[in-house]
This record gives sequence, C-alpha cells and structure tokens, in this order.
Amino acid sequence: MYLNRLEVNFENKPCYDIVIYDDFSDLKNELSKFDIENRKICIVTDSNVAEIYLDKVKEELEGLKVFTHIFEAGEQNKHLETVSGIYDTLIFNKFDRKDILLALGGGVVGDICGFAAATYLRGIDFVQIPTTLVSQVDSSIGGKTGVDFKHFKNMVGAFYMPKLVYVNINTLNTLPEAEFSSGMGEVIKHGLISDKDYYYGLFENHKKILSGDIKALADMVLTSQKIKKEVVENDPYEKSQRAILNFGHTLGHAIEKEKNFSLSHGVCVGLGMLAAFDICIKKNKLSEDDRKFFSDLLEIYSLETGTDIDVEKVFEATFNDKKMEAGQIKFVLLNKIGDAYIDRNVKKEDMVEALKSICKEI
Ligand SMILES: NC(=O)c1ccc[n+]([C@@H]2O[C@H](COP(=O)([O-])OP(=O)(O)OC[C@H]3O[C@@H](n4cnc5c(N)ncnc54)[C@H](O)[C@@H]3O)[C@@H](O)[C@H]2O)c1
Ligand SMILES: O=C(O)C(=O)C[C@@H](O)[C@H](O)[C@H](O)COP(=O)(O)O
Ligand SMILES: [Zn+2]
Repeated sequence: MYLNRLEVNFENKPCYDIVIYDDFSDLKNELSKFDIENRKICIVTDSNVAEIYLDKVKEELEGLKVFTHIFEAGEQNKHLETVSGIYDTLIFNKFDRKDILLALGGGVVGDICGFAAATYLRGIDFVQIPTTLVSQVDSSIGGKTGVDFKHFKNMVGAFYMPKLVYVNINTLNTLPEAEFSSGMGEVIKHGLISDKDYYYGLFENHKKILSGDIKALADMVLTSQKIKKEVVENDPYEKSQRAILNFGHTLGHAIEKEKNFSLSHGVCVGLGMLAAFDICIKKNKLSEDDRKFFSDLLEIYSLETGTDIDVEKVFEATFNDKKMEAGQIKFVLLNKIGDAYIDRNVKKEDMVEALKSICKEI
C-alpha cells in the first residue's frame, strides 16, 4: 500500500522521489519510469538482507534482466575491496552505462553501492531500497556515497544522487533491536538540529515507536526524511549548512574507528552528541536539565550514554574529519534544542573534556 511521496530537488531542479510503501509490490511500477524493460539490473545487497528479502524483490522484478551481487554484511566490509567485487560482477555481466544498480539494504549497502554506481564507467544509475531505520531516515537521502579507508570513516566517496528511494516500511519488522536503536540515534539527531517538537515527541511517543506501531514509525520516518530533504536541498555539497547533519559525528566517527566498529553508527553518533552537549553547556547554550533529558532519551531507545575509550586516541582521530579546514575543525553544536550551528572555535581542552564526560569503565 502506498503511504507517501516526497520530491527531492537537486541544484533547484526535481531530481528523485522518496516513496514510502508498506510492501515491495509497487517496486516494479515505480521503476517502470526508468525504462527498466530495456536495461540490466544488478541488485547489490548484503548477506543478511539477501537471506530475508532478495527472493521477494527478485519475484517482484520477474521478467526483467536481473543480476545479483551479495557481499558479507557489516561495517568492516565497507571498503574498496567490496566495491571492487561489485565492479567484477558488473564487468563479467557486461553492464554498460545505461544499466542500473539497486541498493537493497542498510546504510552500508547504500553507501557502497552508491559509490560503485558513481564510479563504474564514470557513473551509472542507481536506486536506493533502504531496509534499516538509519537508511530510511538518513543514508538513502542526499547522495553521500563512499567507503571507509584504513578504518577512517567515509574517507573515499562521491556525491551521487539516486534515481529513486523506495522505502518498504515493513522491512523494519525484521530489524534486530540494536539496529533499530542505531537508527534512533539519527532520528534524535534530526530533532535536535532542527525541530524541537519532533525531539520532545520522541519521548512522548516512545511506547508506540518501540512497540513497532506502523503508523507511528511511518510518521517518524517521514518527518526525518523531510528534515534531511530540506537540509540537502539547500546545500547539496556540504559547503555550509549541510554540516549540521553531522551533529555528533565528529567525535562519533572517531569513536567508531577507535572501537573497531564494534559499536553501531547510531550508538557512536549518540555518544558524540552527548559529548557535544558538554561543550554546549559550557557555552551556556544548553542546561544540565537538557543533558539529563537527552541522556534519558538515549536510554529509552537503548543507546549508550558512556563507553570506555582512549580519549587522546579518539581526539587524534577527529583530525581526519571531513569538516577540518586549515587545521581547524568545524564543530556542530546547538544554540538550543532544535537549532544547530557550526562553531569554528572549539578548543582542544573542551573536546577532551567532552570526551571524558562520556567515558565509562566497562
Ligand atoms: N550516506 C549517508 O548520508 C549516511 C547517513 C547515515 C549513515 N551512513 C552510513 O550508514 C552505515 C550504517 O547504516 P546501517 O545502520 O543501516 O548499517 P548496515 O547497513 O550495516 O545495517 C545494519 C545491519 O542490519 C542488517 N539489516 C539490514 N536491513 C535489515 C532488515 N530489514 N532486517 C534484518 N536485518 C537487516 C544488515 O545486514 C546489517 O547487519 C554507516 O556506514 C554510516 O556511516 C551514511
Ligand atoms: O548527509 C549528511 O550530510 C550527513 O552528514 C549524514 C550523516 O548521518 C552520515 O553519517 C554521513 O555519512 C556522514 O558523512 P561524513 O561526510 O561525515 O562522512
Ligand atoms: Zn550518520
């Protein structure tokens, strides 16, 4: 059943739609506007998603020229060798510039497949079919594609827009709880950076959201998509304000790396945001009550409020952040709940103190 459609503009022109359905039955119909009868399609997915959804999606695309490429699930595999494997499949099956890739899976699949699409033959079309909360609310939108390099997050990549984002909201039903929590990290981020009512609503509606109420989930996914859409439309290449979507990520990405990807992206973003709260409190922009509310919200959604980290190592890793300019980090902070800004004057001591505030012996 059809639930919603958003049109995303890129450089002020309509570029792609984000559609929400409660199943895959309209996938072929949504793809039909791309002349798919005459194109080869390669479904790129990971080992977990393949087991649950690949047959269903192939069934929906019956009659079309469908190929598949499956790689081992996990952030540990978000690297150039996996992309290279996709190129092998495409070359072996003689994919040309008019053919198309479908990224079926979470943010790892979307980022990798999008990067393969951006670079194979200097660019072929791709469609996002996000199956995790992270990917439905965040990674499938806005065209950031790429891979990690030597464990540095997203160090190699490209801005490359999908042709379509097709969300089957019911794929969230099979998502492990920890992965749902990870997505809540990005959802909470959206509220914190641009919509305080949405943020506080995540507390008020937590029982419905956590019980898997499909209406509550679809409303939440849509609200997050609208927030992300607006930001990326205004600044597609992250020249300025798009950086607010990186709230919690400067420290979060560094924590992900230092923990060898043993913590999910959303958990690390949550920790990065909690550390950023420490800096905002020092700057008199947020209060201790705000910190308490946020920390409680993280707990409600089973996100971590502390971890054991080597503060110096994590601090060093932040220097590889993509928001670094002339040795100075562009740090995303909050003026108040629902209002983010970029601060170029965050001192080393404040970052170190902030990291200490989330340090916990385990
Ligand atoms: N490009 C962007 O703008 C952007 C935004 C946010 C995050 N990201 C990136 O996204 C990645 C995190 O994405 P993620 O959390 O989706 O991770 P993921 O793709 O690794 O998925 C998490 C796990 O869930 C499994 N899975 C996926 N869908 C499932 C389903 N419906 N049912 C059961 N299992 C399922 C996967 O196989 C995997 O094991 C990170 O690499 C992060 O850097 C990118
Ligand atoms: O779309 C964006 O812009 C974001 O920053 C969204 C983030 O949630 C996402 O994790 C993104 O991949 C981070 O990008 P990076 O440029 O810091 O690697
Ligand atoms: Zn993120």
